[in-house]
Amino acid sequence: MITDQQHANHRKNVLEATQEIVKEALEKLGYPDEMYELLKEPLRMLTVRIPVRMDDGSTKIFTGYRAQHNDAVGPTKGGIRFHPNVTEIEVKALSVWMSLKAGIVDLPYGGGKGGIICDPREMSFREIERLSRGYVRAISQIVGPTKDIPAPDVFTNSQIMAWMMDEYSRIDEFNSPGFITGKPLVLGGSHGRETATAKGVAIMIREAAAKKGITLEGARVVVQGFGNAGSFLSKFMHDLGAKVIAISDAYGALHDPNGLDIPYLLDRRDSFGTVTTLFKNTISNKELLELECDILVPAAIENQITEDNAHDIKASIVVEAANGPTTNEATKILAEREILIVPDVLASSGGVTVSYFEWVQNNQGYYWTEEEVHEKLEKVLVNSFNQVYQTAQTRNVDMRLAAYMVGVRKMAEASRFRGWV
Ligand SMILES: NC(=O)C1=CN([C@@H]2O[C@H](COP(=O)(O)OP(=O)(O)OC[C@H]3O[C@@H](n4cnc5c(N)ncnc54)[C@H](O)[C@@H]3O)[C@@H](O)[C@H]2O)C=CC1
Ligand SMILES: O=C(O)CCC(=O)C(=O)O
Repeated sequence: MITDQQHANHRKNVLEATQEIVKEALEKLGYPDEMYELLKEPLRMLTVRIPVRMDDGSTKIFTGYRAQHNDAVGPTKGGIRFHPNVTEIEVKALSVWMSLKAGIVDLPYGGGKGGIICDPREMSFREIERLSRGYVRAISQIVGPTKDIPAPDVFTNSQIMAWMMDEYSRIDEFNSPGFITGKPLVLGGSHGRETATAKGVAIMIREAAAKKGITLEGARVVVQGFGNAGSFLSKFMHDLGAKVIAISDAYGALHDPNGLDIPYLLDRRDSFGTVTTLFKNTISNKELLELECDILVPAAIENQITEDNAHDIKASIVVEAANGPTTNEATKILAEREILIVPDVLASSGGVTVSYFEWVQNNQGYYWTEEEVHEKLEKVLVNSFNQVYQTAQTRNVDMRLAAYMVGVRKMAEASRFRGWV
């Protein structure tokens, strides 16, 4: 018998998996092979080694990455991840996904992404600050408000963005709020950025549910991950009258078929999105994914829905708040089973959209109200959902391929006009 681990060992890595769909999308759009050769990898990939003085006086050397996928449309943009499982391959794939997101929501950006191999849950506040500042010093030559604009991702937050902005402003000898987004409001952050990814996912759920004839009031929702994306999404679903019956974090999952007390859990989670450790009756992340429900939202890490469990998913709609939670093989299985997938590059694009709004506000020095941000976000995302959904219908392709076709077009056209291909 082949075990899940053996399957995982044979699985394409996340970059190969995304390249496969980029290739198919470009072929469907009629671009030559050279375009695929250009877009299959980031244009630039910087690996840095960051020495950090730890609180006990020792020095630890961390490895970090910054990938810039394609800057034909404009500066590259994308978050920075602090996680023990960060790899060069993962950061490259994440940068490709950022280009696709920017294309889908029509932002004047290409995709970038950064990551540091570390576990901030086991570091002190000051160690995290020194690591954040060290990373900015190490990548400072290739980033900047008109080159590459970072933002938060897994296990990074507005405090880390603030340290990074401060460090960059010292190097640049200029106050540079537009260097990074996801900042605290008092440092030029935007209203609505903290909840933007979740707000966007909630909009996608509403649109997808309407297509499937599902009423959100009373709908059973399962959310994997209780960090920035998962916890606020759970709150939005709870406020809309849906029943959030399960949530999880890196340590396990909580399940109550009658609906969890989301405001209580939100109040008790820590800054890394951990809450299940406070409870005894937990289930596993694997069990959570296979629960009977209407809407499943993976909002944690990659490769959660695979060919091993895709047949056991019981949801009618899967909305991917996380980047890369479903393998290509699993996407095919879910599509055959007529489960509607709203793919990551569409579903999680609310975050980068409000990051773009933040950058625009920083550039103009004039700030919008929360209502203005939400109104603009709503328009962009509904339009993007409809474009992808219609492409899937008219071209008879699954939602992921449709999203890639919409997402890759602007970048390919910009590369062609620039004479790169
Ligand atoms: N924060 C943002 O604006 C955006 C985030 N995303 C994606 O959403 C996903 C979650 O990101 P955030 O909520 O920002 O991160 P976060 O750091 O706020 O929370 C991460 C959550 O995932 C859980 N987690 C970590 N490792 C896990 C594992 N091995 N198994 C199960 N759960 C695990 C953590 O316990 C935590 O609950 C990621 O894929 C990220 O790339 C996508 C777009 C924007
Ligand atoms: O807000 C941003 O600029 C990027 C967010 C991000 O990293 C993502 O969408 O995966």
